[in-house]
Parts: sequence; structure tokens; C-alpha cells
Amino acid sequence: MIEVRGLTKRYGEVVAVDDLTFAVRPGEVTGFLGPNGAGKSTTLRMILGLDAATSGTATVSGLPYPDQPSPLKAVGALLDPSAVLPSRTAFHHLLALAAGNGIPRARVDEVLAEVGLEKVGRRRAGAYSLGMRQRLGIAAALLGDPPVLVFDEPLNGLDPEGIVWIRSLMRRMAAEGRAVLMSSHLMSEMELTADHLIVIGRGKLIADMPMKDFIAAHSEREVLVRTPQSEALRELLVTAVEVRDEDDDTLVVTGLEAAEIGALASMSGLELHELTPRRVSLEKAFMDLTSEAVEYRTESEKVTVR
Ligand SMILES: Nc1ncnc2c1ncn2[C@@H]1O[C@H](COP(=O)(O)OP(=O)(O)OP(=O)(O)O)[C@@H](O)[C@H]1O
Repeated sequence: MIEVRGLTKRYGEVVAVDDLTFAVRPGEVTGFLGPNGAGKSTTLRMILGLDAATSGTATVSGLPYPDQPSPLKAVGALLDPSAVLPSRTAFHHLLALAAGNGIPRARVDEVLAEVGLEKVGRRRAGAYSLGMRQRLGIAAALLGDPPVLVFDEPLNGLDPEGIVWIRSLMRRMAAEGRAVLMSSHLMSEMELTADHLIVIGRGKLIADMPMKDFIAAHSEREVLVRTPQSEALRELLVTAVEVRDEDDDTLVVTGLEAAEIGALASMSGLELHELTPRRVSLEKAFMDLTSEAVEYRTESEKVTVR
């Protein structure tokens, strides 16, 4: 479990993280979301003891990171996949980490197999593709078999196969009872992976809720209707919450089911060419939620520049 209480980080005038309090529970993937510059990386760095907090606390399984007797066994982290000496082989990179943390040598081959690098583990890491470096970074995170895992933007720059692989790995790690924290600035990535959501904007907590609650709250449905008689149909849809034009012959209707729209059209003899229910995207819901934070950031940057 990760517990963050009143965590704050200032860089001069900039408050990068502003009085954050949240928990990352075992058995779940927690998505850590926020627009660029929201303070995600800074928060993760404080959890991992790489940055000192200005105030507040962050603990992993009850202890601040610097007090962990065996850090790799307490928490595994993927922050920057390029942080590997290019001249070293993956095997030797992991072996050095294992030796420094009292982890048996046999575990190195185990994690190489777990991330699918067993055949290339003896090659120099400098020759690895981004996807392979990402897998090596994950192997390092898993080395100490820790109960807590932290991934900073793990899907960045990966091909679809790599994305599916990391998603299923995170789901599996949570199913094994680990607490998994994953940051991203894209809502669409979270929908398929996270059980719980923590959203921040300009360093402040904006939302902390189960993913299914976020989806339920923002899964307003709309119906796309294409008809050569859009004006006549619009006059019939008086009970709809909202009707807007998407095109000359296309309306987008909120607040009525497709079947209700079809029945109204049919009763009035109106011709329909398309009737498609669709869900408002979660990406849009997330952007609406954080738009104020983004605008504020832009204003404050303008002030700083002057
Ligand atoms: N070392 C630093 N010195 C000064 N300001 C910093 C430093 N590190 C981060 N910041 C500022 O703190 C704020 C938060 O940055 P951070 O990198 O944590 O955001 P983020 O949510 O991870 O963004 P991104 O999605 O772009 O990685 C930004 O305004 C950034 O400019």
C-alpha cells in the first residue's frame, strides 16, 4: 500500500505538488492521471525517495522510502527506461541490481523470462529497441518480487503489442494482490487497465474514485441520426435534452434512446439513413474535468514569463 498525506513540493514560485492525499491499495491497478505538468512525475519521485518533499509524507507499506531496509523488495519502479548503461547486457544490469539488494542470482533469469527477454538477455542493452528497454525496466522493477509497483507513463512510445503486454502484466500483478500505480496523461489508456482513478491538475487532487464510478458518471449516451429531413425531425424531438447539428443531414441527440427517435420518425413518415447510439468519450470527460487546471497553468506560465 502507498499512502500519501499532505504531500507538497515547491520549486521556487512553482507549486508542483499541492497538499496531495491519497492511497494506492493492494489488489488494484490505480491510474494516476493528469494533464502535462500536473505534477505526476514529481509525486512519483517523492514516493520513491528521489525528491524530498517540501512538506507532507509518502510511505510504502508504512515506511518512507529512505527507511526501507531493502528497497527493491519493498517497491519496484519503472521511471525512465533509458536509465541503463548501454554497454551492459540486460543480464549484467539485473545481476548488479540483485547483488546490491541481497536478491539471489537465479531470480535474474526468472524475471528475464517473465518479461520475454530470455533469448536476448546476453545482448548489450544499447542495441535494444524502446519496447525491449521498457521490458528490461519492468524486469528490474519485478526483481525483488515487491508488493508495490510504480510505473510512470509505461505505455509511452510502445507498439500495440507492447501496450497489450504491459496492460496484461499490470492486471496480473494486481490480481496477485500487489498495489500497482500507473501514471498517464491519456484517459483512453486508463479505461482498459485501471480499477481506481486518481486525477490531479496543477498539483492538486481533482478526483479519487473507482474507475466504474467515473465511467457511470460520464457515460452519457448520445444518438447520431442521419436523415435527409433533419429540420422536420428536429421539430419532433422536443423531449430530447439536446439536439445539435453535426452535418447538413446529421443530428446528434442526447436524452432519448435510439428506439424512441426511430419510433417518432416512423410515426411522422420521416426517412432515416442512420441511427447510431454512441457513448461520450471518457477522454472528453477527463479533459472537461481538468480543463480549468490546464487553463490556470497556461495563465500562470504567462505571468512567470513576464
Ligand atoms: N526540477 C524542477 N525544477 C523546477 N520545476 C520543476 C522541476 N520538476 C518539475 N517542475 C515543474 O513542476 C510541475 C510538475 O511537473 P511534473 O513533471 O511533475 O508533471 P507531470 O504531471 O509529470 O507532467 P508530464 O505528463 O508532462 O510528465 C511543472 O510545472 C514542472 O515545470
